[in-house]
Amino acid sequence: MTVLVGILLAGGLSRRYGSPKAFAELEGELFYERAYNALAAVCDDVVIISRPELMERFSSDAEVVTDLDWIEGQGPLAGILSGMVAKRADKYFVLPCDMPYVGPAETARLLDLADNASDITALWNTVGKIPLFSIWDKRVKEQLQQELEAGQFRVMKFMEKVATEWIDSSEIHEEPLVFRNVNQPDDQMRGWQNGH
Ligand SMILES: Nc1nc2c(ncn2[C@@H]2O[C@H](COP(=O)(O)OP(=O)(O)OP(=O)(O)O)[C@@H](O)[C@H]2O)c(=O)[nH]1
Repeated sequence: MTVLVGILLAGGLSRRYGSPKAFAELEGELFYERAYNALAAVCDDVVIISRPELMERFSSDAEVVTDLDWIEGQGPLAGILSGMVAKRADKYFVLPCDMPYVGPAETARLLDLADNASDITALWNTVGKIPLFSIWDKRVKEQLQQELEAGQFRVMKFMEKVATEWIDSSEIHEEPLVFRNVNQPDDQMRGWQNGH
């Protein structure tokens, strides 16, 4: 049986947003709760990777860890490796806390579409690539560690080095804005609302 663990990235500084995005709200739920539910619907287990000063703010029911010391706060790749070290799995479903429009239907669909043979499966659409809504095979862990040890923290650069499958987001949801990430408060309000 393939063990799938969800890695919920919530360790950024949210400088553009102005307050920790994990605890921003949409439809009466915190962003991190929405991401957690989207992952929990399809994963055997979920771990939140955050910052020391935020740990207390998450539900005590959730498992929360910090980045590994030597890469603390070094960006999403640091969070992904920290999640892989915290939890043994065959595959990891990565989701950032700032994509609050993604729900269980979208995570389930990506899991269905992923080809299983690739190192990473992620999305793209006309707006651009969406690297952090993605499924990572455990086999990339060693290479990821080496890259971080060498000071290479760029997500896209890493994804270009391994076998990454890019799936058109319209195969998951026809509305590209479902996959937007919220970087500043305005992003939440702009454009598509339509019941969301
Ligand atoms: N665990 C962990 N997660 C991170 C780290 N940096 C960013 N993230 C997460 O990765 C996702 C994308 O982060 P960004 O929006 O690029 O960065 P941010 O720090 O949250 O926001 P800015 O300060 O405005 O750039 C979010 O879910 C962040 O919480 C990190 O160093 N460690």
